[in-house]
Amino acid sequence: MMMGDTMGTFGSSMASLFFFWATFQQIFPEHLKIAIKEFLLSTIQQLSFVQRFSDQIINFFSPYIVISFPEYEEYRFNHAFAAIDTYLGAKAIGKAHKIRASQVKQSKGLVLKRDEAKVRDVYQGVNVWWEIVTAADGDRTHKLTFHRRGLEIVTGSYIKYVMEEGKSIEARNKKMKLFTNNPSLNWDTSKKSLWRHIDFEHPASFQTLAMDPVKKEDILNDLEAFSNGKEYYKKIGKAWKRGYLLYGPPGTGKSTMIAAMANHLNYNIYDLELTAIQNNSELRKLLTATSSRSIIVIEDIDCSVDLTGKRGKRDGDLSVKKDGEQGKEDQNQSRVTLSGLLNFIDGIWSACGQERIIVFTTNHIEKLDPALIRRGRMDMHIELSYCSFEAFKVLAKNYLDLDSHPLFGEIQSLLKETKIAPADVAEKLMAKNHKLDVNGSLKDLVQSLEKRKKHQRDHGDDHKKKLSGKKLRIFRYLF
Ligand SMILES: Nc1ncnc2c1ncn2[C@@H]1O[C@H](COP(=O)(O)OP(=O)(O)OP(=O)(O)O)[C@@H](O)[C@H]1O
Ligand SMILES: [Mg+2]
Repeated sequence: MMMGDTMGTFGSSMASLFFFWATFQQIFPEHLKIAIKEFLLSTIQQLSFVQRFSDQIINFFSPYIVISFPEYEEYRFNHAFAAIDTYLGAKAIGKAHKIRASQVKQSKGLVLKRDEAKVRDVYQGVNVWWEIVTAADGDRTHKLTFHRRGLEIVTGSYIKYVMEEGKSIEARNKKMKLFTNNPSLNWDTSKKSLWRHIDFEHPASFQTLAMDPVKKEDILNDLEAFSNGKEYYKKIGKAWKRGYLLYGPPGTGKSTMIAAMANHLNYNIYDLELTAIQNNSELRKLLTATSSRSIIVIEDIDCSVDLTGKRGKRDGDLSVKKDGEQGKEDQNQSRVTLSGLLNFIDGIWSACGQERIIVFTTNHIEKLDPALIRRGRMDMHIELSYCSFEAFKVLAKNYLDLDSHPLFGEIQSLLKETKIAPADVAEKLMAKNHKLDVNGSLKDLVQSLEKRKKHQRDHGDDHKKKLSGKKLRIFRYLF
């Protein structure tokens, strides 16, 4: 019954509307209908003009200034918008009522962000208000409102401060990537085709790295000084880059240290395989396609480039060549040369970007051309050596959660006389079938050390032979 009533009312309203429309069509002649429509349209336009005019009057007399930061500027993404978004998101979480949570890295905890449309901020005594406004087409804009009095502080330093803070928070939370170079056969016109990447989630850290604690501290201080050195490098007029040469026998933690460096600084890794590169010009292309805040790694540098090749005429010429000249030269050479590599470290690389670390690793430092590793190119030479007792203690803590044990004394004196790589010690300490057998593992290690000691006494030092063999390149930083 109720349903019938509603349907009846709806039907009669539709009928009256139709009747009104039909009468309007019949009664008014065509020219009158057009005139009415035009009158209605111009009234609407006048109203919006009045509104705009009144807005302008209010703005003129208002003591407040508004600066807009749109998400897109002429179809291009506005990075300032993203930095502001991150800055505001991270601001005063404790006071926020709405919080957005996300996990950007599996190994790291949740990232909490303030999720409110309006945020008040105070900078050097100036109050500012941020508001995010969404237009009808979905485009978003951050609006910054402040009193005229604060104009100098806001435009002079506050906006710069917000950008820098936002970018550094973004950098801390970003997901790291491990890049490897594609063979040049697979390159197309896009820069993206030069490198392929996967997410980098290696668990290595300086805390778990087994090495001399004083040396470790030195390296950490050096990395810190580098990553905070933007102003310093600018002041002394040098490109913001640093080179590390890691050398030592197989399995002593060179690749592990690179992973720990990347984790510590939150940098991407570019694992440059020189043997997949045809010539120096390809090397240059690859390099200019790397991003800032990254570690460029050339593993086993002694195996990757012909270091015995004469640098000849090009010896002193470390400048960047013009494309044509370089092209002709490259046709005559099929591989990356030492001089190409030196060009890369000094000339092109310095000019092509900021905040980059380059790491070379080798098992045979004595084979390297002194020009390649002289200070200034490789700023710090780091030796990773056989397992000392100090390094063993770090491994025992990592693998067995052990600070001391009756067998430690015996292990200490055996380590003094035996050369064993941390990788081999780690293997002995690793829990068998996931069962922690502290005594069994330590006894295994003692036996293995005794065997090695005897072997090394009888046969001399044969460590030059690879113990662990090379892992597949892509897996170096994965396990
Ligand atoms: N100093 C170390 N501290 C902690 N773990 C280590 C250390 N050295 C080696 N390991 C362990 O041994 C494994 C192999 O080490 P890594 O690949 O870093 O050696 P490498 O020096 O790069 O050897 P290679 O010269 O053969 O490339 C690592 O996965 C790590 O678990
Ligand atoms: Mg290695």
